[in-house]
Amino acid sequence: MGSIKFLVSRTSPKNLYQLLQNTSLNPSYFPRNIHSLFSRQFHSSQTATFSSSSLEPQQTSASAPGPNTRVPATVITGFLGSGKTTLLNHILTSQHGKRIAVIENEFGEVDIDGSLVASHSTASDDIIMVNNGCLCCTVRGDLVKMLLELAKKNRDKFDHIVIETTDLVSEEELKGLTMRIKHINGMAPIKLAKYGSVDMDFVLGVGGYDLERIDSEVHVDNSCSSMHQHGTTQEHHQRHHHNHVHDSAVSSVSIVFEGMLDLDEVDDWLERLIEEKGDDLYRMKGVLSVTGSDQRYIFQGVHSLLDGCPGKTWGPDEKRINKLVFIGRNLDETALRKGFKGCLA
Ligand SMILES: Nc1nc2c(ncn2[C@@H]2O[C@H](COP(=O)(O)OP(=O)(O)OP(=O)(O)O)[C@@H](O)[C@H]2O)c(=O)[nH]1
Repeated sequence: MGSIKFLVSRTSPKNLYQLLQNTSLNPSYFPRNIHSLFSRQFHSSQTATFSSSSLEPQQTSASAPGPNTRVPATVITGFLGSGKTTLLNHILTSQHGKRIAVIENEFGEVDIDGSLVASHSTASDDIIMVNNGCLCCTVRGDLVKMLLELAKKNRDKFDHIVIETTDLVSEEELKGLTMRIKHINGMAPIKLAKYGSVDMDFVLGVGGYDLERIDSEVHVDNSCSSMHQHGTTQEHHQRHHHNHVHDSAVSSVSIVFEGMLDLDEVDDWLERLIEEKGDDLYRMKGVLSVTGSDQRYIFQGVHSLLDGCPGKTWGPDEKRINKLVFIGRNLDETALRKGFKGCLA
């Protein structure tokens, strides 16, 4: 389980819109928290991967589109809290001269990552919020299906793996982990990183799924037997096949509440929570409005690790709305809401 970020570079809002339309990604199927960021520069890259006029690989070479209509895409995936947003922010703030649109899927009803990414991007970026849900279960478009299928079927050939948070483990552990990954996927280049600091060349424009280059190697199975089959809602439930398991005890609780919080109370509450429920709490994150500060307070929790820092300043007329998301097993929503309210100043 984990959230996924799709980076679609070298596109314009218009191109992306056309791309999504062409791939039958009807906006009504969009996950609620998907957002797209468009930065200003337009970069001509050689790592064209998908044609905006057709995402079927067998048609791509036949209807060879002009270079300007081709859109390279990068999928960032990893376990909850593994550092995807941190890497994404590193990409968005690096001087690579590319235009990047971000499609983001979040597990949880409230968009926290959107706020975190937005707070790092420039004021001129356009942020488009659309619907939410588990991306793989709610989006019926070929784009996402295609990206996931390619990522799944060819991961041994084309992945680039970033091992994040390397500062929190010993050299021995790191060596052991690298060996294990190499055992699973001996061909994927691996980079070690702290706070997403990897070379842009390693994550962008690598041409890993360049369909022209790998045409002979890639076979996309259109039967979707291992992926999802979608039809009517009823059919959807009857025929739904997963390539992953949804643990029904795992859920998310989202709290959205206007008001000011006492930061000391929040600290105590979260620490208590970790002490009592640490094993079941996979991920916590939030954007908080705290007394005595005109800045947002960003908190992040991954299992028993808790971190917090001041973020973007609240606007003069902005409603100071707290947003928190908890993801874990057997979450007690009533208790979480009560705990939160106990921190209100
Ligand atoms: N110590 C340390 N912390 C890191 C590093 N990279 C990211 N973090 C922290 O780990 C926490 C989670 O990072 P995110 O980038 O939000 O993780 P994510 O994979 O996007 O999380 P989800 O989308 O919720 O699955 C944040 O508090 C980050 O600041 C790192 O290299 N070292």
